[in-house]
Amino acid sequence: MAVNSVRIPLVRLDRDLPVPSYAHHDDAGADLMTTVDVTLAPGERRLVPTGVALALPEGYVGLVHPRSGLAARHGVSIVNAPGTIDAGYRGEIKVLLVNLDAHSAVQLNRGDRIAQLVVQRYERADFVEIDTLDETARGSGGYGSTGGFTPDPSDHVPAGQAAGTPRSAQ
Ligand SMILES: O=c1ccn([C@H]2C[C@H](O)[C@@H](COP(=O)(O)OP(=O)(O)OP(=O)(O)O)O2)c(=O)[nH]1
Ligand SMILES: [Mg+2]
Repeated sequence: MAVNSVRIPLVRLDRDLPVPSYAHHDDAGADLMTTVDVTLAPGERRLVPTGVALALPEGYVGLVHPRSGLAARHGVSIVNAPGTIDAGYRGEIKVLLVNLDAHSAVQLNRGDRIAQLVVQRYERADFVEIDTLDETARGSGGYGSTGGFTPDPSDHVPAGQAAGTPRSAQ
């Protein structure tokens, strides 16, 4: 079944870079590029400009997702992944990149694809306060509950302190 498309007005703030595009016709994310050269040391983050601004229609949101290739090859991710581009935002889309590699710096050059923009429809919540919620099979279970794990409040690790022995994934 064909995917619907929605017309989104876009301004290129940097006319020497192409309009973001989808690598394949059925990709969910359109690749965003950096307009600047950036070097990220291990652990370093940087707000990186993409040279594009949008006018998303009301009822749509842009989500800025990391690219798995950059993540796998260099440990590069996005601090606030996925970044939220509000429909009313008219400024330049920027990407808060972080180098999560513990040892190697990464060099990104102007024009490199650094993130992908997924445009989605969203619903606005009309929050209605009540006293008690209905019962469900899951209830308040989470954080690995389906693997038999119960979170321990003492798991909290104050910022800046090393975590303890790693546990296996559930
Ligand atoms: O990765 C991102 C995230 C956000 N934005 C822009 C578009 C978005 O509409 C605006 C505000 O983002 P958000 O609501 O996430 O930030 P905030 O910290 O809540 O700031 P504000 O008080 O401006 O909403 O910043 C980006 O360009 N890139
Ligand atoms: Mg906000």
